[in-house]
Amino acid sequence: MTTSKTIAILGAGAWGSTLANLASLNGHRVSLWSRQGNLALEDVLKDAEIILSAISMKGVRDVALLVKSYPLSPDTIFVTATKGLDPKTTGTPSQIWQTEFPNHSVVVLSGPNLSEEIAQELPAATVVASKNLADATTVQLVFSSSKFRVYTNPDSVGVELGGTLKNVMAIAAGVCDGLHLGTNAKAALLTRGLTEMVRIGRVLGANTETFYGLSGLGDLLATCNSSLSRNYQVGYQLARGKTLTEILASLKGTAEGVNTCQVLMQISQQQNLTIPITEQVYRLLEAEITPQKALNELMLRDIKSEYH
Ligand SMILES: NC(=O)C1=CN([C@@H]2O[C@H](COP(=O)(O)OP(=O)(O)OC[C@H]3O[C@@H](n4cnc5c(N)ncnc54)[C@H](O)[C@@H]3O)[C@@H](O)[C@H]2O)C=CC1
Ligand SMILES: O=C(CO)COP(=O)(O)O
Repeated sequence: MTTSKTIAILGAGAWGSTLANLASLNGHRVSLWSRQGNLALEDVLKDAEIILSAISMKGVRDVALLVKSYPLSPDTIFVTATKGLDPKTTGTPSQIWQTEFPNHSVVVLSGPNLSEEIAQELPAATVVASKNLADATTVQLVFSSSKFRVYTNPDSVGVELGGTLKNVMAIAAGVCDGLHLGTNAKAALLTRGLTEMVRIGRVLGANTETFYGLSGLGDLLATCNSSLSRNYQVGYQLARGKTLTEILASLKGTAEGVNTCQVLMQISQQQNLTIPITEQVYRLLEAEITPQKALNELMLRDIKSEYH
């Protein structure tokens, strides 16, 4: 247990509320801010030693600019828990925070963390990542408990990308289950999906090894095997014949994989990357093809070595 910290949590959705609760249970002074709530952002930020953002990707830049308009202690640590990519710059949420606050430490928090299970006090583990081990350790101590095991990792890009890229694979996994393609197909999809995540991650500066940890493989397994995942739900319902518009209209919360997929298509063009699963998910989301056609396209690609 660490000394009690003053913590501002921005974003009172499913994940922000759950993280606020974890920190409160550990005895920290937590304020939970959202644009619809009653608390003034200025008051919430005033004495904050840690500012954690659990804002959906689409709101991160606006909120970062808003935060910038208020005075902060120079020692304040930012923590980002958003799993998405910026459509404007193709950058990650931590890159947005770091650009706006170049003199502050930015720590990434990501892992197999379906919030509904954590809210039910089921055990889970996560990763806090930063090159600055002292700051990562501070955040580790804030959230660690007998129900929530927190690891540190120096590879913040890799940890952040693991949580972000698996959302696209979770849409694909939902399609796989929605079409009742079986256990072998699912295993093949997740394994090749992980290879694709590593391929993207490497060009974006991540360590390959990180993808085999909690924030990569761990989150891939959790999200691709659970109907609690909004991204999985998107894929599952597409396979059952619903349109994306219908699905998103009834979905509780944010399915970041939908936008992430579009940004990954931009990145793949810029970097000349082969990302077949992401490409088929993209075409499916754009209603260019049916789930069955997406499957056929993947199965009938040129045969090749597993290592490429
Ligand atoms: N729910 C979960 O199990 C987990 C979610 N995440 C990630 O956390 C992020 C948030 O997810 P949830 O809390 O589930 O989503 P949510 O939809 O429940 O909440 C999103 C929050 O972002 C705020 N927001 C959205 N656009 C905004 C804007 N333009 N300006 C200000 N605030 C804005 C909303 O008001 C809300 O407070 C996502 O990136 C998600 O991938 C990460 C781990 C677990
Ligand atoms: O990131 C998550 C679990 O780690 C939550 O997944 P969804 O956003 O698909 O619900």
